[in-house]
Amino acid sequence: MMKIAVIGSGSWGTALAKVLSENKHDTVLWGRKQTIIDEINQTHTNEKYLPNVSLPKKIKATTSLSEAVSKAAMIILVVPTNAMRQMAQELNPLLEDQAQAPVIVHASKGLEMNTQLRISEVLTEVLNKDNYQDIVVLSGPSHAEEVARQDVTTLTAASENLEVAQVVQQAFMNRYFRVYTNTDVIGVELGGALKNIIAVGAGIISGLGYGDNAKAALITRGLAEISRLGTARGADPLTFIGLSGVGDLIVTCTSPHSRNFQAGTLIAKGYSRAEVSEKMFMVVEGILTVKVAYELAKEYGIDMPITEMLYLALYTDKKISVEDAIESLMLREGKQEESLDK
Ligand SMILES: NC(=O)C1=CN([C@@H]2O[C@H](COP(=O)(O)OP(=O)(O)OC[C@H]3O[C@@H](n4cnc5c(N)ncnc54)[C@H](O)[C@@H]3O)[C@@H](O)[C@H]2O)C=CC1
Ligand SMILES: O=C(CO)COP(=O)(O)O
Repeated sequence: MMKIAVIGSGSWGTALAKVLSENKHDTVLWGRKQTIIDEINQTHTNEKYLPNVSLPKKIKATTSLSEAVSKAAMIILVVPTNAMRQMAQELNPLLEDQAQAPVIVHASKGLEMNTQLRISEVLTEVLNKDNYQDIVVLSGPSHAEEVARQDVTTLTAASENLEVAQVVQQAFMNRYFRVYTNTDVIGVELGGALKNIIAVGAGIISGLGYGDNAKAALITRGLAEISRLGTARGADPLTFIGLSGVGDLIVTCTSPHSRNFQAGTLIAKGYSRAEVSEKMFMVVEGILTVKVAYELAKEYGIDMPITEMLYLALYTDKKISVEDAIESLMLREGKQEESLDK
């Protein structure tokens, strides 16, 4: 058993801290809002981010980053993607003083705006390599609400260093939380980030009243464009038929828990990007990732028609309606389906 710091007390950070504490690790949960930290310590709940869940009394919550990470063997970063760089900058000097270099894990899903970097690339850029062991990505189909009620969940821990991925696997594994390992960090991170775009699309078609055929089409053709961009960026294509690819795509496109799906249903009602962000107090990564993915697709010359339509609808003043976007996707030039030999 070891000391593990979870950085980010939103829904996913709180659910992961619960798993680790139930696995008897000495778990410290860091958050920036004093009221939420006090609630976790005093009533062992986090009603705003994880309602109706009793947390283990042993989880210690704090707003002090140095207290959270001091002597931690593992540090798990679970803040929104665009807060990750700043978080790493605050963390970096604190790692200098550690007697033993910790394993760094992140469990967030997105691509950094402006730099287009994956989260592990941001962490590598900011953190001093002498002061941590390796970076591991934890990803897969895992809604916090279901993990918190101990529903069976499977994830992937990915690192170029398999042994360190195995350390993370062992820390989390229990009867309801099964972790596989993977060495394809690029594929695991891109699968997790890009599926959020398709989930926004799934929310839109559901909100507009389209049926199951449309949803299956969106998921399947969404996976095709995720794989195209992913392989162009160096991912193993097989990763996209694993947990962090199609697994996460299915859960996010079909679950009412998904914030990306919920955001899509609001877009279908006519709300603008800004109005959706305001209405959803929790992070909706897909709305930001769609811009980064659109730019990457242009840069690499990759066909990503669903991403492009969502980008045009959300980010330009072309005033393309969702109905027009769907018609344009359906009526564009006929294509051949992908096959393994091309
Ligand atoms: N909720 C879920 O079921 C899952 C979420 N994720 C990913 O985990 C990441 C975090 O998501 P959630 O915990 O669900 O989000 P959330 O919206 O529930 O909570 C976000 C947390 O980050 C904090 N935060 C926001 N801006 C910050 C900043 N600048 N610096 C420090 N902290 C900041 C907020 O105060 C809040 O505690 C996202 O990338 C999400 O895609 C991954 C798997 C499951
Ligand atoms: O990544 C997730 C589940 O695996 C959570 O998705 P949402 O952010 O859409 O809720």
